Amino acid sequence: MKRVNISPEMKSLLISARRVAVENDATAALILADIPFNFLEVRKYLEKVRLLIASDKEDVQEAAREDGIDVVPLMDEPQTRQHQLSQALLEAIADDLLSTGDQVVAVYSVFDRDSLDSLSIVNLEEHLAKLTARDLRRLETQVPLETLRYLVDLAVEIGREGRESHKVGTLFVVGQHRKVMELSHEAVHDPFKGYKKEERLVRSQRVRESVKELACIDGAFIFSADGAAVAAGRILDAPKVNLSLSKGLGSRHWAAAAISKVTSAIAIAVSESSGTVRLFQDGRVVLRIEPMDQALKWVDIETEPPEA
Ligand SMILES: Nc1ncnc2c1ncn2[C@@H]1O[C@H](COP(=O)(O)OP(=O)(O)OP(=O)(O)O)[C@@H](O)[C@H]1O
Repeated sequence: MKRVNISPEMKSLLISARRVAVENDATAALILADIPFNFLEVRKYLEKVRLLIASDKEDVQEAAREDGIDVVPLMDEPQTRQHQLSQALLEAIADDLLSTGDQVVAVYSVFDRDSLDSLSIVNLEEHLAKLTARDLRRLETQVPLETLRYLVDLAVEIGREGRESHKVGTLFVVGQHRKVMELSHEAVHDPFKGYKKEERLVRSQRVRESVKELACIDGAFIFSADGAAVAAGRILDAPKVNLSLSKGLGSRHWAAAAISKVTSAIAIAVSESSGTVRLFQDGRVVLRIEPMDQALKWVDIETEPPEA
């Protein structure tokens, strides 16, 4: 396959990337590439620093694989370079190429897709916490951020800790609860039945403890957008049409995708096998959180880097 040679400017950027990586104990240099560069030459300038290539272009992925370099395939083209970088980092963690505590040097282009012109050093732990807060804010149009935060934190805790050292998976569906109730049926007797709304709010520690206790029962929890548990143990019957999910995801995740497709609800699935939490909106995974050692820090972002 034909390769694009490294310009003198790119060479000096890559040599700088190596120095930044070494001085900051970075685990790897991740390059976002839009075209098939001469990756062997890239690796030469990075010397011993591990190289990862992230791209949504098949020819670029193929070129990197041919050169024996780890590839992070990206799904579709997000609007900004920053989103693409975030996606690449999350995918790399999910594929066990990076861990949540790593520092990574990212090399990408902001001004010219045929080149590499920018360098960032990213602390993944801080970045992931910020990313989560920011991404949840994007979903806020359907469900208030406060409700999402409680439920996502709870889901992450369930995925990480399980119950009495047993792995636990579960499913939360939040928003448009009347329609969600109509599109589901009872699997087990509803444990929330008969309680007043004030006693079912997820912002109450007692309710969160109950949800954790009940997480191992079959079926989904349904929450209203304002954060009240409406029911638990519901089997979702939404039709699984026009959906495409990653291989390996089973019936819980298909049910989550389906309900988020036919309603404006957001579904939050915790995988029993991996502890991974996935948020579904409009039939698609919009956020994935891998089980982390540290609790999420809900930091607010004041500034945004320039858009590509
Ligand atoms: N339609 C549904 N509505 C609600 N819950 C469901 C539905 N389908 C499956 N589940 C729940 O998901 C559980 C696990 O199913 P399955 O193993 O096929 O899911 P999965 O997507 O592979 O998830 P995991 O990664 O947790 O194994 C079931 O025991 C059930 O509680």
